[in-house]
Amino acid sequence: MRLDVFSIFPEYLAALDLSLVGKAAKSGLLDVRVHDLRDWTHDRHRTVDDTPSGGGAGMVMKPEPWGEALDTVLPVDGPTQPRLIVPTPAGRPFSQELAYELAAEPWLAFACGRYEGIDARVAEYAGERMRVDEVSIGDYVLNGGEVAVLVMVEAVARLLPGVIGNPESLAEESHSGDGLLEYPVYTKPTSWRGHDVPDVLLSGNHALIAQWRHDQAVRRTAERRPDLLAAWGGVVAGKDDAAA
Ligand SMILES: COC(=O)COc1cccc(COC(=O)c2cn[nH]c2)c1
Repeated sequence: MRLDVFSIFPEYLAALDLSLVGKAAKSGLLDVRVHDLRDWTHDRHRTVDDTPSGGGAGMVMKPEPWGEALDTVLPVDGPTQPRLIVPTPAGRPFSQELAYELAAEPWLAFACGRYEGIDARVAEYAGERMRVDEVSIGDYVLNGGEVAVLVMVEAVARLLPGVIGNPESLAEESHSGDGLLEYPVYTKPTSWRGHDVPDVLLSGNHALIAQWRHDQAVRRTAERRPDLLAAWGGVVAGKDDAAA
């Protein structure tokens, strides 16, 4: 997979050189290219922003640098085009499902907004030749898209075959498709500062352990994410209502 990231703070994306994503990049599974948007400015101050049309507080990212950057890096008449992801509080929610969808793409590009946002015509223009998705990683506001890109790239890269050590560990994660949160995990020592590993996990009875883990996942989901439980309950009711 090829990944292009456009930002006025390219050093923010240095974290992509670390750990999982860094390893994937070195092993050739990922081809990560970070671009400084200011490389496509032509004035002495390397200006990327201007006042909002219609007034209002803050500044808006000018369309010209973005247009030139996208045209240079994502060639207009190229045989293939990337899927462009723009992190924004106003976007569609990022999810594990979307992470799987993006992991199937051969080429992703990320546009990091700053200030009050990117001139809306940039997404319109790019949308004329590539798929553009404005995506939110949560209902809060960051100062820029860089952190959101790190979140999404990590969530996507770890799904790529060969990136994560043990693919089985993907199966039982929270949001991994059964609609429940992950159960609590333990390791040695069996007793630690007066807190013990639940006996069932030491029993060697794998059916009992699986049942306990499922029950814990349901309890935890009910406590912390009743919204997910409703959806999960719906699925079971639909599938097994004869047995219910
Ligand atoms: C068309 O898109 C844009 O103009 C994007 O512009 C901005 C402006 C400020 C901050 C951000 C970063 O995204 C978030 O804050 C965010 C994403 N998810 N949850 C919070 C992006």
